[in-house]
Amino acid sequence: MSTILKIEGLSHRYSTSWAIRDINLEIQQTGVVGLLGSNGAGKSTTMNIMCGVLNQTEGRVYINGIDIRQQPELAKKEIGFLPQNPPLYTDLTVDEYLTYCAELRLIEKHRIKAAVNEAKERCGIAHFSTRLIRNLSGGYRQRVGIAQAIIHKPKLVVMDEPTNGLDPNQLIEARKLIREIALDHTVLLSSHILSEIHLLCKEVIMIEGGRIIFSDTMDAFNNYVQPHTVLVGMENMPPVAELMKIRGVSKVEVLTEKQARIYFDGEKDITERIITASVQHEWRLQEISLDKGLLDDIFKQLTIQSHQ
Ligand SMILES: Nc1ncnc2c1ncn2[C@@H]1O[C@H](COP(=O)(O)OP(=O)(O)OP(=O)(O)O)[C@@H](O)[C@H]1O
Repeated sequence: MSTILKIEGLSHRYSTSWAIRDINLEIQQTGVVGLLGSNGAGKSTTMNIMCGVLNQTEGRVYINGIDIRQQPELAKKEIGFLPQNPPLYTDLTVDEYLTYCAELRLIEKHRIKAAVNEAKERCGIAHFSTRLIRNLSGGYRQRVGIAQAIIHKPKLVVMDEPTNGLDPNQLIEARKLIREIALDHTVLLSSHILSEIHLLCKEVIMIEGGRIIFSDTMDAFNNYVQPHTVLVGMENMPPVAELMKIRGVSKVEVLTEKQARIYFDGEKDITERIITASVQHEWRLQEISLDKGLLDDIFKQLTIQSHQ
């Protein structure tokens, strides 16, 4: 497998504060890779630099072995970018816009029409060729954004929060399209939603406070992140004080009249003790499941682990 993206010692400072510090990573040519991080973690800054939109303060980015700062034209042939706010010209039709993008990508004149048609086909927007972009729904605008990112058939397609703001149906369609695109491009996408990354990615890179705190497969991520909360449903939900009496319980969050999230500290047989207490006090336990925890907690846990 060849390396499509390599980042060495990447740091960026906006005026006085550092947005990212000493990022090192390598992506092989395969499937969908997720860049997961909370708001302000440094995802967009990293992506903007790797796509040549922003010049870094320190470090190097190689796309398919080409330094994007040294040979931007050559490197950009291998990379397509869907920024957080896609640069759509809404007064153009889909065809006019994609033709313009193909010209910007320096596709040879005689190949432009075929490239536009192919990108439209792949993204399911061929029937909207003559529609003004401003008259498209959010989901279809997003498809036009993806079409411009793949029009020159780059090896790496970078998408900054591509599913943000879509309604549930558009979300399903967008995920399907991203999976299809990943069949013959490497896709790097960012999100602050863990479940989104779970659904789409084989590998995950986690960034927090401008630093990478985890980088491995999704399976390794699942093993690494220890469950530390339990979701319970009880017909006779006791007061919080009663649940707090169970050994190992550190906090109880009441979700509904009959549901609660129970936090615990490193206790292995916590579920057993909850079940025993429930039987003893006739709380009538109806559901219990280990929860991988909220994203904020996972960030905290990984940040601590990465500093150990
Ligand atoms: N143009 C800018 N000028 C000054 N600071 C900035 C600028 N852009 C981003 N930052 C800061 O850099 C840090 C990283 O921001 P970045 O946008 O890269 O994070 P992000 O993970 O993409 O977050 P979001 O999902 O909210 O876009 C944040 O603290 C942000 O406030």
